[in-house]
Amino acid sequence: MQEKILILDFGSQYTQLIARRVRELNVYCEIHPYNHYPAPDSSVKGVILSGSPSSVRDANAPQVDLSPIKGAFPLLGVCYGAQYLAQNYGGEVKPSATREYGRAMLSKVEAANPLICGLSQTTQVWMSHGDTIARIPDNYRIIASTEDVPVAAFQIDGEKTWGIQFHPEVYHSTEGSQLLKHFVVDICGCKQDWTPDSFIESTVRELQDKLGNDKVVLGLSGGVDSSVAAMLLHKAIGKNLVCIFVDMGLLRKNEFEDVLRSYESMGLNVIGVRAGDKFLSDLKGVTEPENKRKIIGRDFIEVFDAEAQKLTDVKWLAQGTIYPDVIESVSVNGPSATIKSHHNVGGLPEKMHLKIVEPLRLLFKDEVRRVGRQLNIPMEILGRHPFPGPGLGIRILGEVTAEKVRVLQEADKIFIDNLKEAGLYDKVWQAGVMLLPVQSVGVMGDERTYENCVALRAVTSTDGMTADWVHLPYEFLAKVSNEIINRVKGINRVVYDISSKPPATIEWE
Ligand SMILES: Nc1ncnc2c1ncn2[C@@H]1O[C@H](COP(=O)(O)OP(=O)(O)OP(=O)(O)O)[C@@H](O)[C@H]1O
Ligand SMILES: O=c1[nH]c(=O)c2[nH+]cn([C@@H]3O[C@H](COP(=O)(O)O)[C@@H](O)[C@H]3O)c2[nH]1
Ligand SMILES: NC(=O)CC[C@H](N)C(=O)O
Ligand SMILES: [Mg+2]
Repeated sequence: MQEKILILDFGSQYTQLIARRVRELNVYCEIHPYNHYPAPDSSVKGVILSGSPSSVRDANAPQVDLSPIKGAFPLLGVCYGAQYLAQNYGGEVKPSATREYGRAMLSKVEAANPLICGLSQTTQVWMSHGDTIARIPDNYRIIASTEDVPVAAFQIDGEKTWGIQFHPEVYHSTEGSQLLKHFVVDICGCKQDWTPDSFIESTVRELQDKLGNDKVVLGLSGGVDSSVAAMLLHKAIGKNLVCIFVDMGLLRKNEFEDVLRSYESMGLNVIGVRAGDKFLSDLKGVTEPENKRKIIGRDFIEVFDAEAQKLTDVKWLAQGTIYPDVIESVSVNGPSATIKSHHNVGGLPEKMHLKIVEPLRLLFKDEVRRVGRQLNIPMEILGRHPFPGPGLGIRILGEVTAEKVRVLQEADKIFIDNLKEAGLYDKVWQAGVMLLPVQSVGVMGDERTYENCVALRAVTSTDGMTADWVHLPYEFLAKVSNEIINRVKGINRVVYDISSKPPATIEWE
């Protein structure tokens, strides 16, 4: 049985970060909403309570029944979790005189305590709270303090239960990972055996048990998730995996051929379907971004389904769902507002009457990449920038035509090739070119031109939720602009997008 740490989520923006820090220690963990957690069995080695935007003093503050956990399993409360452990067992939480956000220096009071023994005597931690623990119950001991927060860390006497007011999971808590290691390894006794190799081995075994001799169909996009899912399935069931890669006519220049070739060299059984004409004709005259997305999504499902119908005896549809998608769908905060209909090419399950298999549903993106490396997937696939499902269709503002696709593909290729040549591609999280529905006057060879404008976009990000524009060198931008204007017929002006997300988004539609 896979040993694990349970993380009970009270809605903190940092809950996923706690999980990632624990996983980085090669310890498996799962996030569950505080009000629906599974009864802990012997595979559970310890429990972490997350922070929360709520205050324990609110009448409707999240309440959790800790009776199956507290005293029976090692327990660590972070921020709200710590305040909850103080408030509900005889202590008192009050609003802080000054709200505390950011850096603070933690000093050890009980230096030998197993939670903090390896940390420096004073160490930088990150705070984010408006409440403070004013009084702890009689059987609690303070083990560390900051200047403003006397109860920065405590332990309950005779119990493996701790609370900490700061956030060990964030980067700015310099010895935060060390503290988490003390908890999950020294205190909970986790063996640190959750590695890409062990994941591959156990997943391949599970897939073989589950699928037997059944046939599985999977959509390959050229992206990281579907490629890694395909290689895992390929390792498990070989030729019983059939992959379909659809060319919607909206991919980057030469991408369909290049990616298909990589897949074939990886030994995958791939069917490439060219369906660009259908997409372009259905997009004719359509300018509204959400309509464009809906049409592309609908056409994708039709094309994929028609191709899959040609295969006989398929029982399963494989998907590259990853852990953040799973957490999002069970989150205590509920689904968030729709800014854009993402994953619009992911609507296959409703349409196809197949059982679903999702070999990556427990992994974070960086873990998917590590597994991919271990499976020898080429870096040209693993290191590829994210690319939106609707492709260049949402980078051509307004109506999509074959000619605009061609123009954008040329400009995009120049930008991406230059990023690679300058050694900037891997430093940028995502880059692309937007073709604007704007014409402007120019002069070329003494003649007046009246042509299109493109915007270059390059951002840094970790998950696409927030992003900042990249400070690309002026010389680099000059070279790209020059090449695009000189070589791509139909473009006479290049601008660089210097908007962060929020308030802008990464794609323009
Ligand atoms: N052109 C395509 N041909 C076949 N399948 C596709 C194509 N584009 C997307 N898919 C399928 O739809 C799924 C969802 O696509 P989407 O791009 O929204 O997800 P993703 O999280 O970016 O995954 P990936 O990294 O695999 O692209 C993909 O994982 C893949 O299975
Ligand atoms: O699979 C996808 N299907 C989509 O419909 C889609 N729209 C945007 N994106 C990608 O998501 C990230 C955030 O994009 P935005 O800031 O534009 O919302 C960026 O990485 C975008 O490229 C998509 N990915
Ligand atoms: N980060 C947190 O868990 C904050 C807890 C609580 N909302 C406070 O402000 O103190
Ligand atoms: Mg994708």
